[in-house]
Amino acid sequence: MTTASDIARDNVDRPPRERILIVDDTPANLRLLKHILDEHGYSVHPASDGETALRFVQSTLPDLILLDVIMPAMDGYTVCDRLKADARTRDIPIIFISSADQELDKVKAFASGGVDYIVRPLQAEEVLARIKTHLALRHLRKGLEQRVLERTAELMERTAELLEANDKLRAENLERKQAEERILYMAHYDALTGLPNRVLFQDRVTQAIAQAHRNGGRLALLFIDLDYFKHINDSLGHQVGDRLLQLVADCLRQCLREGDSVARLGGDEFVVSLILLHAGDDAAWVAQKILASLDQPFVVANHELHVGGSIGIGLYPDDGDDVESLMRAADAAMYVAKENGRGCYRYFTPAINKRARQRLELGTRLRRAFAQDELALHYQPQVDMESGHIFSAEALLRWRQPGKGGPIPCGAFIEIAEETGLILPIGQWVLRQACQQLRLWHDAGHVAMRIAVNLSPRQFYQANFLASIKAILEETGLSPTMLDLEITEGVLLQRSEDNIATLKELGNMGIQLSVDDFGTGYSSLGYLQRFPVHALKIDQSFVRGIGSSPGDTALVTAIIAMAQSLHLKVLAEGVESLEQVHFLKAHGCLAAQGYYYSRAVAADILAGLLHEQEVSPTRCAWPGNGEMQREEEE
Ligand SMILES: Nc1nc2c(ncn2[C@@H]2O[C@@H]3COP(=O)(O)O[C@H]4[C@@H](O)[C@H](n5cnc6c(=O)[nH]c(N)nc65)O[C@@H]4COP(=O)(O)O[C@H]3[C@H]2O)c(=O)[nH]1
Repeated sequence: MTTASDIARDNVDRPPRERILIVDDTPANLRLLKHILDEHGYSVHPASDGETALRFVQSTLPDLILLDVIMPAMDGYTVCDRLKADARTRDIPIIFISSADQELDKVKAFASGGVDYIVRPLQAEEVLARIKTHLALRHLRKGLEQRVLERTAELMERTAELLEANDKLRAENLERKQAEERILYMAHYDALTGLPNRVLFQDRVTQAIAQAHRNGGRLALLFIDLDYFKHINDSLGHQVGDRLLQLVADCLRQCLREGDSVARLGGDEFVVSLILLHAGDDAAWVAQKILASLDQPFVVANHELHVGGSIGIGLYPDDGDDVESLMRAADAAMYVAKENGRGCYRYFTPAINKRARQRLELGTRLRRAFAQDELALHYQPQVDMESGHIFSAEALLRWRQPGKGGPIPCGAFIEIAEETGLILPIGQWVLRQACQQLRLWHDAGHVAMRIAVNLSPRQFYQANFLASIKAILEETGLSPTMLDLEITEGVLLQRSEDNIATLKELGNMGIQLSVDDFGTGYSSLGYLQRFPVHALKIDQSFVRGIGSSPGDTALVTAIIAMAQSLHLKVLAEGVESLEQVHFLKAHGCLAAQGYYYSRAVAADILAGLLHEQEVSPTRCAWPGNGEMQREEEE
């Protein structure tokens, strides 16, 4: 049995001052209970009726309520109902108190939310024990609720983290999938036109060939090259060129049937594969249709552009039984179409095959020739027409094939050098060789002599281009002002930042820049003013027409006038007659080169001419002296 001292000791352990509300209409009962509870350290709040109790809980929340069942105004059940109906007081444990002679409706007491009941006469130990139990239970319940709350919050936090991680994972997955799709797309499609690229095209054609092989079917490959794309791209810039290629791609798509494919191989080259339903003539019909569409003007940025095309056709199984050989055949046939005046198509033939092989061989032989030192430079004098004096020479590439007569002029192989990329090492060699030669002429006393070197656009776009020119000038100890680089209009028209910077740097170094073949390209005043160009070289095709072609004559006059107004030097190329000399001089062009003066000659011959000029400056060594027929010789 619990003694009063046990209870007192328990009280020491208990957290102090738990609040107990006693509701009883009998003052003696209130006093007794208050006395018992006060003694045990509770903070006791008596209320003599239900209303008072309900008011009290609005301001102070008790930890437990002892509630008399029978009270005059509002009985204990009603008070209990009201307390349970309020969320703030719902959890307060309520112990009903009733007298033994009163009828306690236990079911109603528990149903209304009471946790226990005590029957009078009260025993202090019982009251205290029940209070202690229910306070402890409440304490436990609150602790549990708190833990549940904490755990729920933690769970929600974890769930949110998990959801976030899931979302992130899903987004990453999506991003990876999109990146994979992009990479896959880029690996198979041309970014500019959206057409399949070479890889996808080859794959498709390989499948088509396999199918044709099984069914005994036929295929055609059409290699399409745009005739004037390069010119348009050079003249009007990349943006216009790119848009034009997109329009061409659309146009080609529209020319095809379902099942046929078109791809862009790069640059202005497209290829089409056709499943031939009937004879090989199907291909000719489609080629004509494509040529007709390409002949229509394309409108880009207010320019009406005529691009035209040349087509080569290779057939399966006649011209090859795999993609590579069919592509080679169509490519070779396309070259012939171009040579035959463009705007037409050609089927692959054995003769074309022979020519293609010859070109391939020429590339191989040129590579070998370069390695075996068979390339040489000849120098064509550039002459002041007033004095007849040579002031400079243009270095022109020649190929000396052992045992095959005179050197081959570079017109016969420069295109192959460009196509194969050999022009890069060759161009570098030309630059060094020409500068070394000028050094020798300077050392021999011809100190005012200059040198002109042709540059391929491909050299110009090389990353180390400027550095290599500087290195060569340093090696040879030449002043940059003695070097004249001949560039094409295309280089000036590609107005990329890099290009402009390179041109300006060359100008700053003191190198003279001449625009070669002037008049055949865009010939705009605008770019001439914008770049550090020093001289124009009138293309020989116009010089040839002086006197005979009014158009050419007018053009030459206009170019000279334009150069004068821009304070540019002007030099006429391909001067072959005295009549041309007179005309040019009369119109203010005083510099020339051409067969009238001399062909390109070996360095020692030019040295002889310079020497003659040195010893008898008044004697003009030109045609009057029968020198015009001077052949190119070593
Ligand atoms: N009918 C006629 N022709 C004349 C006359 N005077 C000179 N020629 C020829 O016309 C071409 C002039 O050179 P280009 O316009 O710079 O045209 C050059 C130039 O663009 C390019 N080329 C020559 N050497 C090099 C080089 O070292 N590097 C690069 N990138 N291109 C070069 O090859 C083109 C052709 O060179 P070549 O065959 O040497 O042909 C030379 C020259 O032999 C003439 O009075 N009448």
